[in-house]
Amino acid sequence: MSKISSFPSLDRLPPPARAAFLLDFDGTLVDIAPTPESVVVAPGLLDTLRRLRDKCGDALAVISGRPIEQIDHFLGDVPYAVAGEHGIAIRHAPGQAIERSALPPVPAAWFEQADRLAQAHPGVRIERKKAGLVLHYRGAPDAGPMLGRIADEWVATTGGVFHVQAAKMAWEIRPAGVDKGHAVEALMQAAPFAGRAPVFVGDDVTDEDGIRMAVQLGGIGLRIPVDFPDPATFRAWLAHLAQGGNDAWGG
Ligand SMILES: O=P(O)(O)OC[C@H]1O[C@H](O[C@H]2O[C@H](CO)[C@@H](O)[C@H](O)[C@H]2O)[C@H](O)[C@@H](O)[C@@H]1O
Repeated sequence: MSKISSFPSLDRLPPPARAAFLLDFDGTLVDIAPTPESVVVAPGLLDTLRRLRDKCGDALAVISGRPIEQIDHFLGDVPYAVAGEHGIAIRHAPGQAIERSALPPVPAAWFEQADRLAQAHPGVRIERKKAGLVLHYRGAPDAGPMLGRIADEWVATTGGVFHVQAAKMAWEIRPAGVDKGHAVEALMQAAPFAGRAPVFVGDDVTDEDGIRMAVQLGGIGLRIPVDFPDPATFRAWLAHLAQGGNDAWGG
């Protein structure tokens, strides 16, 4: 199988024996959907990821803003490692316990107020995480600016303990101090990732921390829509890598 010449990023890709794949989930492996639960794992994706993991000596991880349990729900045991909640939770290997950074809990009053906001504004959805809270407005775009102002007011009372992250049609309230870059750094310290060049692929602002760390550790960062126009094209690229011989890779 020959190299896909329409993907210039392939030329910067380390060979399979040296690569570690660190992949974002929403907007990267799967298309953005109307709600967090309604994302669809495309036919063939799990098989592609399994083959790629095999090719890279197991060095394949998913690094998501979602809780690890949700990634398990969609991808099962296919990734070797999973980092969730933007790096706050990490499972380094299949079957291992999830390690969590010690961070302050979200004030209960925010959850209560957020639930009231969702009731008052049809289409607004609240996503609760162990160490965070997402105000989704994809179903009520007009409510976006109002929700952003409220989220800013809440975090302003915490003296920097929490911050508001602009996400895709959502405001995510997260504890400061841990990001996807920390997850990349932690995973790259141990087998099967250690000694390889990280290849981080993402689509969102929070992925920039992961990309920065991947580059700092001697790897590369690829971004949708800069390097691939959309998740479907990225999946096709992954499938090409997974199915092809070493000549499918650049470099
Ligand atoms: O780091 P990621 O894996 O990219 O996760 C980021 C957030 O993704 C989810 O929300 C986004 O995707 C939803 C499904 O496509 C979409 O409905 C929503 O509008 C997006 O904001 C997820 O719900 C969050 O928990 C993740 O942090």
